[in-house]
Amino acid sequence: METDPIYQSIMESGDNCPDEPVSVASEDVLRPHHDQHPHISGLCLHSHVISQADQAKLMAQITEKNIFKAGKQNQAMCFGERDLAWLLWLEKRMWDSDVLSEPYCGATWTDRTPLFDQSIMNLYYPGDGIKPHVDLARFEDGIVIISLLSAINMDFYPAMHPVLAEDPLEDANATLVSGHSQEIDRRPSFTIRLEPGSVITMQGPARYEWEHGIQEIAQDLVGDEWVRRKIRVSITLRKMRMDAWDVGPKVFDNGVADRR
Ligand SMILES: O=C(O)CCC(=O)C(=O)O
Ligand SMILES: [Fe+2]
Repeated sequence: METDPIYQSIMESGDNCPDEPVSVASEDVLRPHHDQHPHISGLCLHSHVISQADQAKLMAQITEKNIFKAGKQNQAMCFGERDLAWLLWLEKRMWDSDVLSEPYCGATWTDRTPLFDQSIMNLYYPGDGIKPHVDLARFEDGIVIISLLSAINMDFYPAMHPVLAEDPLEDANATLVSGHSQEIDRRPSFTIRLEPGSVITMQGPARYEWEHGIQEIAQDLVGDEWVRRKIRVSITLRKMRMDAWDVGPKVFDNGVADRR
């Protein structure tokens, strides 16, 4: 366990008690702040949603479940409420801090039940990224990304192939990368800094008409300074379209996957 880089990163992240369940005790000291993007409709950055101590506790659970196979696997998927039980705390935290409230998120999707039934966890070492993409049509509108452990820049590009809410589901043999656009050099239109403990919500145009991605670089430009990346973990929460459950287990193979 001591050689697991994720575990070490938790240990270095300040006072934390990995043996205790996630608590909401630190809520009082947090002052959530909500910034609606001025140019990307439906994109909102919510800062100071999850305290450092609670991030450490969440990470301790991720480590305990060995979700990233001791850091050898950089992506893991969970489906259904059974796997997501321990993520319910996150949903409550987001409600309590107004992340899911109007005007940041629309009741058109926040009143659905369950709110989320699929999660993807991504592990980034310095230099790792994720190609610009629109999340696949198999997911409903209303997508949430939670950032843990360290900050990273996320870029936004007008979608080369926008997705429509009513688009047919992808081919049964499609892989997760099918939503990614071709590899050509494009300059992002906008970049936002995702601090640890922050959440972004994407709905409407932000979810369907914009690609989001993280460049494969070891340092990010922040103002006019280059800042070295550290280990980062993200949790993406989504809900599958009803018709997506019918296409068979091949596409929705539970367990771990790899972004590389
Ligand atoms: O890691 C992130 O912040 C982005 C993850 C993402 O875009 C995805 O899982 O579709
Ligand atoms: Fe995505």
